[in-house]
Parts: sequence; structure tokens; C-alpha cells
Amino acid sequence: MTAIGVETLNMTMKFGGFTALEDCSIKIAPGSFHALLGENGAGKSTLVKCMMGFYHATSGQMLVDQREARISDPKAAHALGLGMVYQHFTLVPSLTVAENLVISREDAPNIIDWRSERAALQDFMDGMPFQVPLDQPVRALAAGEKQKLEILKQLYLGRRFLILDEPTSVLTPDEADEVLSHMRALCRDGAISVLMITHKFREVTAYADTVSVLRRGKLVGGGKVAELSHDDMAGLMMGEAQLAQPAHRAGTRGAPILELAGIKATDRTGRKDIRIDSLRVHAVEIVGVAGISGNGQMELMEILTGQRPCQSGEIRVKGTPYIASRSEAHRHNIRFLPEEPLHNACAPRMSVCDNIAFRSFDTDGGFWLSGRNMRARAFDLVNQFKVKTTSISAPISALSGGNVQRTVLARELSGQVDLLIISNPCFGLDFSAVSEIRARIMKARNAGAAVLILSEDLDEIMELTDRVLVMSEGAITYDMPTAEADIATIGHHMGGHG
Ligand SMILES: Nc1ncnc2c1ncn2[C@@H]1O[C@H](COP(=O)(O)OP(=O)(O)OP(=O)(O)O)[C@@H](O)[C@H]1O
Repeated sequence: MTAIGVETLNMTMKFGGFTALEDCSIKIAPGSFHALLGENGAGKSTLVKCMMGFYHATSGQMLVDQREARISDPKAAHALGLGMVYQHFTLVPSLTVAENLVISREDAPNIIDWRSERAALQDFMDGMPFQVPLDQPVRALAAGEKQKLEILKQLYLGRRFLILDEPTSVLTPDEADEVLSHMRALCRDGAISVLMITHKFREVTAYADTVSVLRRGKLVGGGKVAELSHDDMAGLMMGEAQLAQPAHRAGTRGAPILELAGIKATDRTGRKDIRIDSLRVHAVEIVGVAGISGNGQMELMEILTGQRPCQSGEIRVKGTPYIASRSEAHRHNIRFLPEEPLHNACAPRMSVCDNIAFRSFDTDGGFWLSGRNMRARAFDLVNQFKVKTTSISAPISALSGGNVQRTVLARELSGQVDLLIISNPCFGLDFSAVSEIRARIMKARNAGAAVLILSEDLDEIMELTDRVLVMSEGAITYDMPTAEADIATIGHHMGGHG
């Protein structure tokens, strides 16, 4: 196994009249661990998609091991030893680790001789610095194990230059450290080179040797990580922009807005119960539900949005029984911010403007259907929430992940909000967007909203909330004002040892 070096020379990518990447020259030496930083929409994904052949750069060149490479499509990139690991998993949950590895091969035979494949896979696994059990079904693996398998899959396929796109977003801090330590060790051994997109400075400092920073499609700086502080990197990313300041709580909490009592429902697998004996969120209060993903948070969100029936129990909003219908949500000024907003809260092919007007279409009647008002409103919100888009007529699916998130937040946080129910609001956002979104949520609370936030990011919960709950095995096992909460105790509850 020998690491591959990759270099881009003056790479430019235009989408119509918009330049997403301009004259970008980045060098990743063989065996190095290189971080790629930049705010949402800075051009990181565009750069790596050009490298992998998903996009054809408008101009510029690419060198692989110092030789000019023409990468017409991802297959050509793979043939040169370039591979990519994504935020989200690409494995087949119902198949075993061994099956996933074998079917990922382009030359996988139609009839597989499992005995010889199994032996070859075991040899491969034994030669790796970290292992995942070959006979386990992928669905039974923890998130960290799945991400390790994604990386092993790339190595198994012979890839020697790995692009990691926010590889730790779905991992706990311990899992992230384990995975990245292995990657760094492989780089140090000269087995692979890594280009990692991340928003986490800690990961850059702890694992990367070199870094490049993009702003508005241009390379604005970088160099050896050891010579740059977090402030240097933040300064390069943001330019002159200022971070939003958190809005500290004004006033005490008010009457209960959301109340759940004696709720019982089945989970996604149909095998376990979700049991919420009691959960209350008051006006002027942010309640955070911490927990490792898969402990019932998704089901709780579904119960609250009316997508999952309850076998027993009651939900009340502002003291009256609540059946989670669209019209009731509208009547009570309830807003939802689901995970993966592009798929769960947008019409991807429609424009930014239409997506902003979306929620109001069927409720506010004529006013919103007036094209001019709709556009003026969208324009104002796009500016207020600093959504980076070529125009409000662009399809929302052409926006970067972070900018889709901002658009949905702009839509949901405008107007009177009495109850806000959010799932992982800052997933995939850069640090300035994170501080801005959190400031907006706090502002909504200070204006009187009751906020329930489900988040896998414990730091986020500690920073943002007034009260912290832990959800484990489908039940709330911990409930404490955040100021009095103890991280170690929360950690025990999250692990199911409360
Ligand atoms: N297919 C496309 N068509 C039009 N514009 C696009 C397309 N893909 C990306 N863009 C635009 O190019 C810019 C850079 O987007 P890109 O996805 O590269 O950003 P990013 O740095 O990866 O952001 P994030 O951290 O949010 O993922 C954005 O303004 C985006 O709207």
C-alpha cells in the first residue's frame, strides 16, 4: 500500500454565471493528512466533487502522483486510487460486513464463492490496523464501527487517497477520536493520504498536518497546522464578518406549552416501546433532549408531528388536548425543524423563494400567493439569515447543505412562534452559522416561545438549553436544570447506566 499525492492547479468551477470555485490550487503530499476548512457554501464540496469526477471543472488541472490526470467520472477517479467517505453511511444495513465488502467491488462475480472470499477477507482484515467483525450484520454495528467499515471498504477497494466529507458528524467524540487516530496512523505509515472536510477546529489541530481554507470559492490561506491557531483559521474562514452573540435568557419561564403524559408507542423496529411518562416544555424555556442516536428521539419527533400513532397517553398544547395535525400546528403556532431539511422540509426542485413561501401557501391565502410579496419576503429573509444563493429563483437543491438549513430556519423562525420543535439544528453547519442559528433559537425563546430540541451534540445542549433531559432506550431517564447538570452523570444516562 502506497499513499498517493494529489494536486489541483488553478481549478475553477462555474455554474452558469456563478463561480463556485475560482483558481484553486491545493497540494496534498503523499502520506499527509490535509484538512479543508470553509464556511457553508465556500466551495469545499465543489472542489472535492471536481477531484472525484462528479463535476467537470470549467478550467484547471489535476495531478495524481505528479502526473496530469483527466478524471471524467468517479470510476476514473477510483481507477487512479481516489476514494470518498461521506457523512452518511452508504452500507446496506441488512447485509453482513463481509457481504457489504464483496458487493462493493466493481468486479464482484455473479456467483460468489463465499469460502474463498471469506478467507481472503479475513486476511485483508488481519492486515488492517483496525477491524470490524466480518459476520455481523451492518445494522447491528454502532455508528463508529460503521464509519470504520466505510474506511476499510475504501482500503479494500484499493483506494490510497481518501476524501473524508465531515466523517465524524454522526459519531460520538470518543468514536471520532478513534476513527481519526487510525486514519492518522495510516498516513504516518505512508499507506494513504487524506483530505478531510470538517467544521471542527479541534479535529484539524489534533489530526491534520496541513490545512487549506476556502472563502467564497477562493483559497484564502492555509499551511502547517502547527503554525496556525484556531483564531487564525476562524479569521481566514470568516474574513471581516462578526460572530453572532448569544441572546441570554430574559425573564423566567412561563406556563406549560407542551405536555406529554403516559405516552406509549412502538419504535421503528416494532420490537421496543417508547415510553414518555412525563415531559413538559414551558413558555420562555429551551428544553434539550440528549441521547445517543437510535434511543427513540426520532420516534418522539414522529409522535409530535403526527407521523407515529400512540397506543396510550395524552399530548396537550397550551392546556388543551392536541392531535398532531397540520391545522392544529398552525392554530397553535407550532414550528418543526426536522433533520435533513432538504428531504424532510423542502421541495428540492422548487426555488428558494417558493420553499420559503411554502409553509404559508395553504394557510395565509391570497396574500402569499401574490408573486411580488412572496419575492420581497423571500429576499428579505435570505438577507437576514445570510443564505448564500445565486438568486432566490435558484432551485433549493443547488444550495450547499448549510444554506438549505438556513433557508428552512428562515422560513420556520419568522412570525409568531409559540412552540418550536427541533432536531439536530446545527448538523453540518460551520461555526459562524452555528452561533447565528443558536442566537436565533434563543431569541425565539426570549420572545416567549417554548423550545424542545433533540440533539446528539451534548455541547450544543449544554450551551443552548435551560433544562436537559436524557433519552435512553425509549424513555426519559434524566431531567435537570442545565446549570445544575453534570456532564459525567448525563454521559452515564446516555450510555444506559443511569
Ligand atoms: N449544482 C450546482 N448548481 C448551482 N450552484 C451550485 C451547485 N453546487 C453548488 N453550488 C453553489 O456553489 C457554492 C458552493 O457550494 P458547496 O456545496 O461547494 O459549498 P460547501 O463549502 O461544501 O458548503 P457546506 O459546508 O454547506 O456543505 C454554493 O453557493 C452553492 O449554492
